[in-house]
Amino acid sequence: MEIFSDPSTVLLATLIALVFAYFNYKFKRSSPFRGKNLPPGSYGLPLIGESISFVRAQTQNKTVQWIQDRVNKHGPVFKTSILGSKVAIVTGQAGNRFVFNGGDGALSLNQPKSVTKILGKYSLFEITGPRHKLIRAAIAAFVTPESIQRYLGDMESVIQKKLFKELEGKDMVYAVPLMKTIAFNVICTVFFGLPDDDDERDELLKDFSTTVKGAWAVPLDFPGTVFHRALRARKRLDGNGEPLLEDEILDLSLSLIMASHDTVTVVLSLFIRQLAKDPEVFQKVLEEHKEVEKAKRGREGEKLSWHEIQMMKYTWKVAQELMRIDPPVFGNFRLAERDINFDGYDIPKGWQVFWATSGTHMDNNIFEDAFKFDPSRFENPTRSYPPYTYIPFGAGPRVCPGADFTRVEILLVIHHMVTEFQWTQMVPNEPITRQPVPLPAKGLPIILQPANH
Ligand code: HEM
Repeated sequence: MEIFSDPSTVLLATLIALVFAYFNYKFKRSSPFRGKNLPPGSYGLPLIGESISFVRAQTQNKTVQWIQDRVNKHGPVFKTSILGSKVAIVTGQAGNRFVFNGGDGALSLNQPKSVTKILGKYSLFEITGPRHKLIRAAIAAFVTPESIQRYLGDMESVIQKKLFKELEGKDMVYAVPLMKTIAFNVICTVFFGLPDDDDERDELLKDFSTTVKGAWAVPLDFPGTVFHRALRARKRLDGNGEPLLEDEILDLSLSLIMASHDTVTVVLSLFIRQLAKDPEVFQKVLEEHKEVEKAKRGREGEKLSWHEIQMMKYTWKVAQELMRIDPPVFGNFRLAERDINFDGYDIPKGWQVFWATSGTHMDNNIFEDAFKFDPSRFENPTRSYPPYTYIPFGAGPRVCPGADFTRVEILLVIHHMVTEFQWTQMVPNEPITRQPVPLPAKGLPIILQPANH
């Protein structure tokens, strides 16, 4: 190399190396983590850490790759710094088991500062101990199969009404906002009993959507950033400084809406997309729903029964497979309340710990040919997957209580879509983007016709 033959360049390079070595030594000596066996990995840039590359990977739906690159380099446990916090990312079945069970009592669900700022300190994802138990039990009781049967008819009515209103006379529609509106209205009616005022609900939905987008954005608060817009939208939901709602109720409602409607929107949108591009799956789903219609003969115009919902088994397997490959919740944070050790690595008090679906969902040793879309992998009742490997709803004491609710809502919407309409995608190969949930980047425009099957 030519440049190293110049003595002044060699001197300069040596000086720079010495200065770096000195600061590195000083930093290590004064580091609060001195003597600890921290997980391998890099914190990235000062202040923002690896937030930009993490958020960019999410936007391009490459978070699986982002994690896998680091797993390949450092192993299943590695450190980084994202969204304003130092984070240990823990992947794989053993890691999932450790995190979901609270890391020997040391992990709480507290979120990084940016998420807490948006969702509030009383959000479902912050509260712990007896308060969490109480509120979790109240929500869970409302979404058991027995409870769902009581409002099944109301759920179907909202879905039918919204589908009819949004699709009547249209030959083209954006499926993502349509599914969002449906999921949001189901929640407004069933959970909150809000008056059936379309304009007011539309305004609310706009502010909720902006707020939720900010929760996992780079936490830079100045005009123009997603985070800034989210804080303003949250303020509007709070009534511009004159609280319409007590802080605790607002935080809880916001986090419940976030937990329940964005996630369902994802599965519904990806389902509509899958049916548009996969005739084989479409045919199998359609046949199942024709059987349901046959069972309903003589009761046309009435609501679907609980028994008829249970007939939609293949449809649910398609949803399960969609959630394996593109899980609405890619992973989530915990907070180390004290120093802990996992797999030989020290995770210091105050660090976030992040679990990630992709560590097991996309592992060929667990899910054969993991990148292939194949709902039949869930069909074989003798081949169940090991615990803590299929985790779209999480696991352990904080597992999602909304899985049955989700299943019923998805089955109802897909039933009405496939029996009443047929559609084609306007943007073939439309990419998926995560903000923070995975959705078709252009809103999934579809050309729609009444069903002729
Ligand atoms: C496709 C739909 C859904 C998916 C993929 C999903 C996923 C998840 C996941 C992964 C967690 C656990 C987070 C963690 O442990 O870090 C969770 C928690 C939660 N989910 Fe869901 N969810 C869905 C729908 C719903 C619905 C419809 C409800 C409404 C009842 C709901 C309510 C909740 C609540 C209240 C929690 C917090 C539980 C706790 O901390 O004790 N979710 N969800």
